[in-house]
Amino acid sequence: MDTILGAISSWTILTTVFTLTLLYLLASILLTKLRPGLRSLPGPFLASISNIPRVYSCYKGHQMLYHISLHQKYGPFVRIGPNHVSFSDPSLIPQIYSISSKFTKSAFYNVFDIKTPAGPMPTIFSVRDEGVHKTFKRPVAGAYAMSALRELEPMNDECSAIFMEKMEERVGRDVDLGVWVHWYAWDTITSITFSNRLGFMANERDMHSIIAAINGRLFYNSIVGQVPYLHRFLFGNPVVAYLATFIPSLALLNSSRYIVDFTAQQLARYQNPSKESNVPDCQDMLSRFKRFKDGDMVMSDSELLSHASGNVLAGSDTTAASLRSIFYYLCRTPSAHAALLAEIDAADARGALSDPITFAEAQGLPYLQAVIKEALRMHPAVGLLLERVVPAGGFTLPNGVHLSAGTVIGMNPWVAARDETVYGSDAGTFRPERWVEQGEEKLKAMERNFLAFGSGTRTCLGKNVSLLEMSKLVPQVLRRFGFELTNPEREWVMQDYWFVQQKGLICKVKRREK
Ligand code: HEM
Repeated sequence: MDTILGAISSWTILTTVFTLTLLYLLASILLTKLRPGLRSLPGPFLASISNIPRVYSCYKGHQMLYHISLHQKYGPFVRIGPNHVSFSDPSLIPQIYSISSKFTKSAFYNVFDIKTPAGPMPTIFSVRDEGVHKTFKRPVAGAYAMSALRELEPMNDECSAIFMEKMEERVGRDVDLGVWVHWYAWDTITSITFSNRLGFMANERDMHSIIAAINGRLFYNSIVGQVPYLHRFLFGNPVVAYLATFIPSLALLNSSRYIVDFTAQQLARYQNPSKESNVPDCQDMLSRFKRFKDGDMVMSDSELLSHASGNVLAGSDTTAASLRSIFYYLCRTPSAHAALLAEIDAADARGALSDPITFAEAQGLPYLQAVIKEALRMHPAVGLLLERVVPAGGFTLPNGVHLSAGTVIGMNPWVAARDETVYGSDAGTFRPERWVEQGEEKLKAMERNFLAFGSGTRTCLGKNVSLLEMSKLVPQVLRRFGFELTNPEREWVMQDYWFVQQKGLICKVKRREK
């Protein structure tokens, strides 16, 4: 009898616990679903109660396409997560991203903090506090200014010359142009930052496996960044991070420390040049970062490391993805290719282009600039939401829905780029002419929607550096070489892990006969 009673009471306890847990789960799902403001926004049901769709679309590497499809289905404001809103309405861009806006970066960016010997530290890109961001930016902003770029040109020219030599060796053969421009971008960013070209192109390989390390980390960052509170239980936890070093596949995802160590080695070499090393007396970016002002230190060693790591992380994959896009769309659009060649040849014929082409000369080629802009519009290098947090007091959307403070809202540069109300019904087509034929008003609207470099207060700091790299390389290469897709029937493969990288840009190299 006692045993039966015991069994019953255990059973009762079990079912009670189960029922209460179920009720708790149902209640929290309901509360999440019915969050004030957010409950009025359309979107997939699962997204309104869980982060699963955000994590899954990110894991699959196609979140930019997912966001485009959501806006096509649900309109300008979509609830994409329990606390997340994606918008496509252009009128919100200045309100959310402008310098005067009170919206700050979301916790997504925390996963991009770097690990320095002094502990985790934000970079100028990941820092969320706008006050701290200002102090970070002050001593380095000058190094990224247009006026500072002239002195970076010789370093860039050396890299272009190697790229040209390598293409010359491959005339008549197939090359993976996507890989070559990646190596070019790496050699250039390490040259102009540390005066140390690492030799990706010369050695024809991923030096120090740094590209693989960054790919691994971006895979982790973009997925865990969808649920950033998990970071502290994963690689944000020192014990887990340490244990992961023993498992090669995990170590690759946890490569933040490796990337920082790599940068630290470059800095050490730079600061203590050996007799053999050739750190020249030139105006690279590090030499322009202001470490002291009026005798006072304005930038610590850790901050210097953070800025240098930021350049390496932000300035290579982005430029590579953009260069791929330029060459890919030129290969796919013979009319644009011909128009660009005509512009370059005409400028050449009237002696307006040096060898190598200077940045100033390249800026005087309007069709080239339109091609670059259009390629970046068709394929923005960043393909996740540029997330911002709604400030105290909340924010009312144009449709009257009030979002409370703490809601995360943002726009995906891919969504902005495909907006037919801004770019016209051919928004999905590569047509550089759109940037030269529009009136002032229309152009202004197109510029506002152009989020390839971000927008407002946190716009890309290296924009001019990358424009220099692309503006000089593309006409220099096209003067001498033609590229033809080896398998035009085959599409390239895109993978969106924060940066949207492309694979499969295989081209036959031809020497141009003039
Ligand atoms: C075509 C090439 C590039 C593209 C498309 C690009 C894109 C972007 C975007 C979209 C952002 C803003 C992200 C956000 O709001 O969350 C950004 C920020 C940033 N980029 Fe770039 N980038 C490029 C090249 C570079 C280069 C070459 C450098 C360094 C030399 C660089 C350094 C930075 C930095 C430091 C930030 C953070 C700025 C801040 O928060 O104040 N980028 N970039």
